[in-house]
Amino acid sequence: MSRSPQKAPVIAVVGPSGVGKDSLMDALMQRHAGLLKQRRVITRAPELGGEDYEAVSEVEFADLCAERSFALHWAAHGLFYAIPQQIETARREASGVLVNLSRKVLLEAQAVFGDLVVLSVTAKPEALAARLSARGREDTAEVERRLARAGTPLPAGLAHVVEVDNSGDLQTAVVAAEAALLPWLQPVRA
Ligand SMILES: Nc1ncnc2c1ncn2[C@@H]1O[C@H](COP(=O)(O)OP(=O)(O)O)[C@@H](O)[C@H]1O
Ligand SMILES: O=P(O)(O)OC[C@H]1O[C@H](OP(=O)(O)OP(=O)(O)O)[C@H](O)[C@@H]1O
Repeated sequence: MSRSPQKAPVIAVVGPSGVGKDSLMDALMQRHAGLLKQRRVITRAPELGGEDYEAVSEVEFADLCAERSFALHWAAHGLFYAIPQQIETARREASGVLVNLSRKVLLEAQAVFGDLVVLSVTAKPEALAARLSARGREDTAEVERRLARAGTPLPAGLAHVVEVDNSGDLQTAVVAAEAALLPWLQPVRA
């Protein structure tokens, strides 16, 4: 991997709804002090909870896009998502920057960020369905729509992909993910 000694890799955490992306990112940050999670800008109502995100209207989102405030943005689930340019500041401070991306923007992310490692999280379909219903953030129709996307493949041409199965105990997946990512993490300067 051609790596700038000053900047940490972007670690794109991807996979179907309910697979455990947010859970894994939060647990990885607790285990590995140098890891940061990039806060996203989303046109999702603020009261829906889950991850810590900046909630904006679609008009505000369009204005921020026009002002080139985003390093990357995409549409999914009837929402708009963006990664602010601020991620480049986080990359100078962290050993790795975790970010929840759509599988469909990974090649663009690889071009934009250069140093991209994809953490592809998988789980058995029955686990996805049970978790989405337990999470309770989406209604039944939306859960069905998200489960229908579960099998979306990763694009060809990604330089670095590690896969973790989160069908079982979360802690087991966290330990496996940390071990798989360690070789890519920058030492954090004292
Ligand atoms: N290994 C696991 N075992 C049981 N429940 C899990 C596991 N991983 C995540 N969950 C739960 O499943 C739901 C979806 O997890 P989440 O991290 O929000 O997934 P994603 O961000 O991929 O949509 C949450 O309620 C979470 O607590
Ligand atoms: O194209 P896909 O790879 O299927 O991803 C679709 C969307 O799902 C995730 O968002 P979010 O975390 O809001 O949804 P989730 O909790 O259901 O995964 C991801 O960040 C994308 O925005």
